[in-house]
Amino acid sequence: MTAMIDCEGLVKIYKTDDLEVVALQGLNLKVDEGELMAIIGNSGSGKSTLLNTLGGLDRPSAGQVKVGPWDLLKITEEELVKYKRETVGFIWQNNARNLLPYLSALENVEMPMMLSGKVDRAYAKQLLEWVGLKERMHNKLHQLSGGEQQRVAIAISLSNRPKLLLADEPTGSVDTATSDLIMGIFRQLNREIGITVVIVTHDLTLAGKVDRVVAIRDGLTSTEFIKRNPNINPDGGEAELPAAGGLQSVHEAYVVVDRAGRLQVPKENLSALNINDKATMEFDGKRIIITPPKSLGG
Ligand SMILES: Nc1ncnc2c1ncn2[C@@H]1O[C@H](COP(=O)(O)OP(=O)(O)OP(=O)(O)O)[C@@H](O)[C@H]1O
Repeated sequence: MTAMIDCEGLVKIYKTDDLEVVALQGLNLKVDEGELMAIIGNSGSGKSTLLNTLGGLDRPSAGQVKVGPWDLLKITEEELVKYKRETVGFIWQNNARNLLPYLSALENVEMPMMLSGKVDRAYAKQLLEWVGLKERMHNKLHQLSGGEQQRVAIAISLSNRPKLLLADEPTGSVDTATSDLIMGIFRQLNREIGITVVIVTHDLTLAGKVDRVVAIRDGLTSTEFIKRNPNINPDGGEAELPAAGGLQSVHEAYVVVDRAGRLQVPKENLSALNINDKATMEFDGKRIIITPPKSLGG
C-alpha cells in the first residue's frame, strides 16, 4: 500500500508572547492511500492542530510530515498554495468560512474552480448530485438548511478533485440523520473515487463507522482501534454499533508503540496505582508488567 500521509516525530509548537504550547509532541501517523479513517481525542489533545498541519494551514515546527509527494516541512510558500488548491479538500464544522450566502449552491461549488481557472460545470453538478442536492442546486445558500449547507461544503471541498479530504468535526452541528447521510457520502466517495478521508471527531458513533480509528492523547498517537471484521457492515447502516456502543464493541484496541519503543500509559491507570515518575517493569516471557516501584526501604 502506498502511504498518503506519513508523519514521524511531528512537533508543533505555538508561540505566544510569554508562552509556548507544544500541541504535537512527536506524533507518528501513517494513513494509506484510499483509507477512510478517524482521529479521536479529548479537547486540547491536538486533533485540529494535526489536521491544520496536514491541510497546509499550519506550519509544522519539526519532524516529518509528508502527504503524497509533498514534504510539508520543506515546502515553499508557492508550492503550499498549489498544494492547498490541488491536493487537499477541507471541511469544517462551521462551514461559514467556505460558503457565500447570496450565491446558489452550484455557483458556490464553481467558485474555487473559477479561482484556479478551471470551471467544469458538469463536474460541479455531478458533485451536488453525489451529495444529494441535485434538486436544490439553483437555490441560494441562505435558502438551504444547515445540513444541506454542510453538504454543499462537502461538494466544494471536492471541486478541485483533491486526493485527500480532511474533515474537522464534519457532523458537529447537524442532527443524527444528517450526520449519517454525511458519513454515507464520505464512504461512497471513498469507494467510488478512491479519495483518502481523514475525519477528526469526538463523536464515538461516527468513529465507529470507519475501519480504523487513531486516538490522540497529549499530542501523541496513543491507541489504535481496528475493525475486527471490516466486512460486517459493507453498506454502513446504523445497526453496526450495539446500543451500549463504544468503539471496543466492533474494534480491536491496540496501544501505539513508536520506533524507539515508547508507548503511552493512560494517566488514570498511573494514578490508580500511584505511579508518578518511576515504575517497575517486568517481562515474564509473555507479558510486560508495569507495577508501582517496589519500596526501597522494604
Ligand atoms: N493558535 C494557537 N496558539 C496557541 N495555542 C494553540 C493554538 N491552537 C491550538 N493551541 C493549543 O494547542 C493545543 C492543541 O489544540 P487543538 O485545537 O489542536 O486541540 P483539539 O484536540 O483539536 O481540541 P478541540 O477538540 O477542543 O478542538 C491546545 O493546548 C491549544 O490550546
